Amino acid sequence: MALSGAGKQTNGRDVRIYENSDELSTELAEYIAEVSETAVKDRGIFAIALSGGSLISLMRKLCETPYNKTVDWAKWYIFWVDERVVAKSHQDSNYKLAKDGFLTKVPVIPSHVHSINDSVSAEQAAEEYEFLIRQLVRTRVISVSDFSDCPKFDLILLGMGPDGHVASLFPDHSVLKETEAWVTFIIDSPKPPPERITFTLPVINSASNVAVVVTGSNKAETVNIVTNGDAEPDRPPLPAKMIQPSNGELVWFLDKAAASKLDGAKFSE
Ligand SMILES: O=C1O[C@H](COP(=O)(O)O)[C@@H](O)[C@H](O)[C@H]1O
Repeated sequence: MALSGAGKQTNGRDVRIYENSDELSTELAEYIAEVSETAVKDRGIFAIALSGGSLISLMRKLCETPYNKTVDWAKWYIFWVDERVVAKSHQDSNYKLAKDGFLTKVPVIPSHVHSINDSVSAEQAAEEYEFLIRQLVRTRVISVSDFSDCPKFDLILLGMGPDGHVASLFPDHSVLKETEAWVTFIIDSPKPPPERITFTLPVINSASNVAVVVTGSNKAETVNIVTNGDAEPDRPPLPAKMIQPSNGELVWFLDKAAASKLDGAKFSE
């Protein structure tokens, strides 16, 4: 059953609330298909960056009818918003998660799948990935921002941890202040594994579309904090609150549990 909160604007944010993860997954698939169609119509290509975590299973309906047939998969170019520094066959790998749960179920072109090198150091992998993205911006596989030299992905899909982290951007971490690099690395992630590669905030906030997909009651408190317009006076903003595309669209996809502490959220019976 749809909730009355679905599609409502909360403090200028498009926050869509669904009864359960199945309904959310259905609407997320429709949203991704629409954004993909628009990008392919506008520029012949769809450049999408994926996160890991719960997002991938929430993309499951995109692998089913009608999307497995109607989406123009050959035009998709796939990237990762963040990656853990582990082998691609390791259970912690965001690439492996997407490969097993999504990429092997849809007809994407293997050479369009741009994963992060798992056989070098975190620092080198971040440098290489930024280099690759710079090349693909030059050839316009990825668009460029109208306001900076940043890449403009057609769609960036994020999850959010209970602590308010997005990608591998954790609360109070110095990489939140990074303004030059497009891709960077950390070696002290509070959530294992410690070494990670991540897009920086300027890249995420330059995207044409950003969706933050969150389920579960353990994230409800944080969802309220980060979707609420008010700044918390005594602490720096959580990473998820810093997701504010400068010239793009931001949509929050929540299930009822994740939305349960939202101020003013009303659910229909
Ligand atoms: O460590 C990570 O966590 C976030 C959130 O994951 P979730 O399972 O709580 O949704 C994820 O978006 C990120 O890609 C991943 O590396």
